[in-house]
Amino acid sequence: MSADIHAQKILILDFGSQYTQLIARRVREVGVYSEIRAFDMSEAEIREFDPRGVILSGGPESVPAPGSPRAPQVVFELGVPVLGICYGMQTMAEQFGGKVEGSDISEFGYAQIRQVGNRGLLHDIRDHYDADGSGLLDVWMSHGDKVVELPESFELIAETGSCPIAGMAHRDKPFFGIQFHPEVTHTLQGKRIFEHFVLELCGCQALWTPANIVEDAIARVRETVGGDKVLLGLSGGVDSSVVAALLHKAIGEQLTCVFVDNGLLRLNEGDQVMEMFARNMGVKVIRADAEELFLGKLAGVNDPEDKRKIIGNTFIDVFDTEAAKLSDVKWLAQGTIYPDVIESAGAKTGKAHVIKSHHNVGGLPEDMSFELIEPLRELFKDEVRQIGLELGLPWDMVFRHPFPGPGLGVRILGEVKKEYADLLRLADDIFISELRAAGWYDKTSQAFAVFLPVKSVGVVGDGRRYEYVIALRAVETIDFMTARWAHLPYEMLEKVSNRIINEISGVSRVTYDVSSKPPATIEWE
Ligand SMILES: Nc1ncnc2c1ncn2[C@@H]1O[C@H](COP(=O)(O)OP(=O)(O)OP(=O)(O)O)[C@@H](O)[C@H]1O
Ligand SMILES: O=c1[nH]c(=O)c2[nH+]cn([C@@H]3O[C@H](COP(=O)(O)O)[C@@H](O)[C@H]3O)c2[nH]1
Ligand SMILES: NC(=O)CC[C@H](N)C(=O)O
Ligand SMILES: [Mg+2]
Repeated sequence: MSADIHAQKILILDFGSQYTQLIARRVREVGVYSEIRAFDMSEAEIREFDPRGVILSGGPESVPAPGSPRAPQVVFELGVPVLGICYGMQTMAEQFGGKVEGSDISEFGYAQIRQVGNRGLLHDIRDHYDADGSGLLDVWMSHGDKVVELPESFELIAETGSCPIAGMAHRDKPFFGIQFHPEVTHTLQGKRIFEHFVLELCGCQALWTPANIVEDAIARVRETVGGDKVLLGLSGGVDSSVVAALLHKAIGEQLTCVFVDNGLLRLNEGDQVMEMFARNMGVKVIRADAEELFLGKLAGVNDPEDKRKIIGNTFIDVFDTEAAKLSDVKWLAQGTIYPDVIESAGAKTGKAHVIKSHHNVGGLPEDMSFELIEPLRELFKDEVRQIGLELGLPWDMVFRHPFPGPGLGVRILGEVKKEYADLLRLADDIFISELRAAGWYDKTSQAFAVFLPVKSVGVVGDGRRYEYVIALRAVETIDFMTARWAHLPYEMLEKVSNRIINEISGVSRVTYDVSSKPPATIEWE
């Protein structure tokens, strides 16, 4: 096997910023593996992690407030570079004897910083020059507090009119603090700043590439699984299809896939998935028809978290039943990816709030008879797509919109009924076909219809209609952690709305969801 791609890694200590995951993504884009952990990771764990560099994230707390979090002192004793971003810089300043003050005015958005000196982190990185030849950088800020006194051992590297200490560097050691956020794309030179930190200052090699990730994943799967049999929950979605390709390559005939028709799939989806796999992949796929089982268990259940847990558990029941039909299956494989883990707060960070329990993480039963194998558990969606292409999966499969495992179960608000699922399938199909016809499918990251179990009055052919409401949702996002509602053309929305109301008896009104994430989430439940 070639170089160990996990050997050189960056540790990101999370103080609770909304952007911590972006930091991890940026570091990986530069070609180096990174992991997010909670800021209060123990000294022993940090030493065992053995990072080549440490990044301290931003965070909502305030350094001058009593009891606010601090970086573990050990990170400054490892002999590796440390970069503090926003809160991370503020706590670093405080921990080295500088001073941080709160203020009533917060600075949020675009700012231009002026470089002071030309060494270290920002060396030769600039967007413009000012009249006296200093480098200027267009950056993005989001803070209220600021460092008002540098620690003695630090010197200034960046300033702005409103924030005189916008960047600092230790005089002798590779410790840096920046008040702005290099991880957001609004900071134009962000990528170069990370390259500088990770490759030059930390001395990492750029080994985290799709080809290496695939090679490493295959080797790890072979080592873990040995000669045992593996059952993969295959949905036909991007993640599990990539896992199928990966496992097929790694362990060939030891793999059997189970596709579960839970009654919460889209129109004709079951047949399409079976056909697609028969045609493209050469892997064994069993189809489990479990509509009645799922709908039976969901009857009378209204709470979204209860629904998710029931669906997660029922998936496992079905996998159990299918495994029992084969002999000695030891492993259950799933297409779990890093955001599933983080959003379900199953992450090692432990500091994130539970937003929703993804069925495949928080929804798993405790007494499961399988051991889990999740080869994509540390990858972001865009990395998963890259390795899908690397494995030779067709473009259409790799760039499909994601579809959540609980499916229409979280797109029918409240209690799930077959009648509702049937209406929603028709509406969703009209929306997606029109989106494709208008060339918008690939311009949006995810689009779907939602069933609202409320009735609204309409008039058709002089008659009164009192029927259900369908909401349409389409978003643009890169990481699915933040998203903007897609600005679809009115003409297209008009056509979709007319078709839904005219073609589906049972629906009298269509609305378009114009909420961003945050504060809304992508799915309605
Ligand atoms: N209908 C299904 N049958 C079998 N397994 C499923 C089904 N739906 C989801 N799963 C399992 O749950 C995992 C998580 O689902 P998720 O929707 O996040 O991933 P995906 O369907 O593989 O990809 P995508 O995010 O593109 O939809 C899947 O990777 C798969 O292992
Ligand atoms: O497999 C999944 N199981 C789940 O339980 C689940 N919940 C949300 N999603 C998908 O995750 C992305 C972010 O969704 P939210 O903004 O709704 O949290 C979106 O792409 C959602 O479709 C899920 N996927
Ligand atoms: N984005 C941040 O890290 C903010 C840090 C701190 N909460 C402040 O307001 O300055
Ligand atoms: Mg899916």
